[in-house]
Amino acid sequence: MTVESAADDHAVAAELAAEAGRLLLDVRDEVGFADGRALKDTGDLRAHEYLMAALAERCPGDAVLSEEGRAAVAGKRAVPGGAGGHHPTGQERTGDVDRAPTRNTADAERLAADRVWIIDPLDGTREFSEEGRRDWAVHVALWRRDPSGGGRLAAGAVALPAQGLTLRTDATGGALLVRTAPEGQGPREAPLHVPAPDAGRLRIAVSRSRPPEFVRQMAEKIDPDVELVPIGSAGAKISAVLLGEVDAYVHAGGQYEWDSAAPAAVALAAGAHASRIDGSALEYNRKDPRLPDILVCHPASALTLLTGIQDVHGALP
Ligand SMILES: Nc1ncnc2c1ncn2[C@@H]1O[C@H](COP(=O)(O)O)[C@@H](OP(=O)(O)O)[C@H]1O
Ligand SMILES: [Mg+2]
Repeated sequence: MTVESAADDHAVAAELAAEAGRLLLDVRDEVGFADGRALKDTGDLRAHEYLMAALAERCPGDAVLSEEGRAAVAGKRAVPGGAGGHHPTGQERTGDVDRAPTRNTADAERLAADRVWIIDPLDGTREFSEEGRRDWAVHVALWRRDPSGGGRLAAGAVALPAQGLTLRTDATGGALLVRTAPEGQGPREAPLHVPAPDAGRLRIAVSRSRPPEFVRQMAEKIDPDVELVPIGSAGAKISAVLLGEVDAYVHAGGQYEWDSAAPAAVALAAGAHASRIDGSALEYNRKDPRLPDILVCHPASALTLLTGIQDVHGALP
């Protein structure tokens, strides 16, 4: 792998995430918010199909693991009257939601591959379907095998289309914040470094719908003045840490590799701490894509948070 082609991987991740984000903004305009299920399904499928086709064209031969390309999802949508076919209001749907999604690379091939794109075409699907919400994202990450046989996240981009932002890795090993520019101007880029927490109250981002039980107990133990900030989408929460809008993101109880791969790649490149809640490394391209918990924060906060999590989480049944 040359330096040039490595640089291309970062650019491909960023371009594809941003373009899928533009398509999703169009889907919101086109489908509207009256039927949330139709909007979610159309968004999931439109972004997935775009990314699968773009990766096949730009990176032929690479394996892909997408939330929407799992056999379970693809199979369900392929069945008339399944999750993709059912329509609660009985109205006509936009055509593409009843089409079966393009399937992921078969597991055996993916597990033997040197390069695997791990993508979440629409993270924060629920928030995407709620008018005015900006906390949803497109995740595009590349996992590469090391010469040692192990592997690591090599590139990643998180598009926040409703915020006009893309957070991405770059070829120097760092991260960039890209702002959508006004019509006729190029996008504006700046280096992205996770900001150090200030002395004020600690702000911890949590899921809007599934905040882990123990986080409040943990937070109160380490700082009685803590603020839990509910935000949708793992990508939007990790971006909020990198943009200094919150100090940490803690999640447990369930998630998959595609929910965290791209935002973790950007977070690590931006100098953040990103690990499992027991402090061990996040590992990707495993046979079982479940990756149920994560902590992202400034490195200066990591020991306090990991110890706090250990104190309360270790004691839970
Ligand atoms: N307990 C759980 N089990 C499975 N997935 C979970 C989960 N908690 C969160 N997630 C997934 O993590 C992403 C962020 O969740 P949240 O917004 O609640 O923080 C969502 O991805 P999708 O929107 O791609 O489905 C959601 O489905
Ligand atoms: Mg997701």
